[in-house]
Amino acid sequence: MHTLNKKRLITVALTCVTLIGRGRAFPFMFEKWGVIPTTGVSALEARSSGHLLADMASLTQENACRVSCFSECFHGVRKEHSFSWSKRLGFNRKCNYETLQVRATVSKIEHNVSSQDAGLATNGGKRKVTDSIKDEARRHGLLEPPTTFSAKYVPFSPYETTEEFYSLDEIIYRSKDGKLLDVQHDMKALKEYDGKYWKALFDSRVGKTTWPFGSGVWSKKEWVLPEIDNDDIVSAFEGNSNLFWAERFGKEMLGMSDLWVKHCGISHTGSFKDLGMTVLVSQVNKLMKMNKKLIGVGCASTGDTSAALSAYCAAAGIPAIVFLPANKISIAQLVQPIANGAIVLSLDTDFDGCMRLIREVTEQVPIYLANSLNSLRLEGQKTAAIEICQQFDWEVPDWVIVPGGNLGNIYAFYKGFVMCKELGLTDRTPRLVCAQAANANPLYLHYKAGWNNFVPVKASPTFASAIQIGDPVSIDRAVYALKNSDGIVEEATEEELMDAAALADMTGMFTCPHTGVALSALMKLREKNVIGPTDRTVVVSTAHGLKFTQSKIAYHSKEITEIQCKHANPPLEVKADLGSVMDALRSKLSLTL
Ligand SMILES: N[C@@H](CCOP(=O)(O)O)C(=O)O
Repeated sequence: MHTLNKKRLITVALTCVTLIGRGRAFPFMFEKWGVIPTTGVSALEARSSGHLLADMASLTQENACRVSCFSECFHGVRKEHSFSWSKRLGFNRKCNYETLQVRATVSKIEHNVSSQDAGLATNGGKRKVTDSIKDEARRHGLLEPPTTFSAKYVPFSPYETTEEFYSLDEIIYRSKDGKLLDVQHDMKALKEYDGKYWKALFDSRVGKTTWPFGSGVWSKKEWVLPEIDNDDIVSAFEGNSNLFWAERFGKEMLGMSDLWVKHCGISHTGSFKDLGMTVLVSQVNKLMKMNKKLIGVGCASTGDTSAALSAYCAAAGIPAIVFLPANKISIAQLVQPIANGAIVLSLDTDFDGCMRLIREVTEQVPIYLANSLNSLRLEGQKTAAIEICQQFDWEVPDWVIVPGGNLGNIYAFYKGFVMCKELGLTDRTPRLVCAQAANANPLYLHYKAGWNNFVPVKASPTFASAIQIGDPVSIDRAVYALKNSDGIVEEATEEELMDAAALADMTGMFTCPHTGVALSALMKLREKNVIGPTDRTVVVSTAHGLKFTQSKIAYHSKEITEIQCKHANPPLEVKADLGSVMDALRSKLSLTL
């Protein structure tokens, strides 16, 4: 027998042993779980799939194979199931059980199954012209959402219990008494599966193109928007962003060994807003298919939200309407919605003024509100926190520092970390730091006042223009997240934030000014030794630096008169002859030529 085949046989045998072993534990688990639904993916089904998925992942050489497995019900009825598994698609089988106890045993794994059998596109290994990745996933039953999970809107009132709730298919942003809403998942149903199951499932989806799980957001679909049909999802495979080990910045600037930067700006439209917008626009897509009365989606923005909204709406063919404060966002951000065909209103006011207007407009016209006042957005944004844990192999960092403006994101991170802990993927949550620009610091002032009496401020211009917000919509959510994570709020002046961004750039990054605010907060906390030298710390970089080249150019050419620009590195203007070039190099390098 070929050695490879022998190896496979051993793997199969081990898989059987594992599953039979687990089978013994099932009666206990089912007593605990109660009745299995007669249709859809049953608790056991999904659980045994999860184990299989993990075990099957070891068959790495094989492109596709067919797996037979027996399930045995409490009354001794034995059923045989056969399904295809492919390296590219994984599998998601479903069948009906009418019993309380089922034991699954893998009996056979056949190799060299043709790709057609396994549902892979043929045509010389290529997709057919008429095919789409959605069709491919559908053939495997991957498009059918599990019926066991659900979510609903509830008032954001963590300190009170309430019976009030709304379907996610309703167009609603506030509770009866005007509170923000929160998306509440059926945690009982999610808890039917242990942390090991969720980790294996999420890990199995990373790096695939399988629709929609190639997205970092939709790879956590069950925790995000479980009931949406995969066909309705509008995704650019956002998320899965780089967690960068900031080795040089950490060691040389801060004496830290375990500093990381979560580059959320390396994304479809260059900011973390894509994470929330894929969820919101997908839901709108669904609502429009349901013939809900909607003529488009609108937002107020300091540049990133409008860019994301316009791109996702354009991808789905949905009209986007964006309200922007005139002359207060970068050119790169302004051109994004223009290029994506959105209706762009440049208004002679600041962000808070735009926000007031879009709220009034959406009350009168059936335009769906896409700001993070809409709690759907946060469901996508929270996946960045889950992803951080996943990238650390499900370990939790000590600190996570998030720049804060409208303040939805700090709560989204909190929610993601709490969910990981509650569902058994991690054992604790990190301490959160919210970093604000001193020119737009209402949360910082509120924190310093002992969380007493929140007072909005008039935000002054800041290079961190995306967080130039004086009256943040998510203030209550942010305060809750910070109080419950032993959190801290820090601020950074214009000079501090621009210097911090420049310093980070000198170590190989290309940071936006908001990341500069977060890095400056880190430097202050490190100086005070609040954050220790070996504390594992993640700085959340919210947008791509290339959106903010104007301020970087101004800094490096020392055009900003109010600050020293002490790390400026202006280009040398040199005559194009060898002598001048050598002189220039001598002045910069220690050349003795
Ligand atoms: N920084 C935001 C401001 C709007 O915040 P949101 O959380 O309501 O989207 C932007 O990029 O527009």
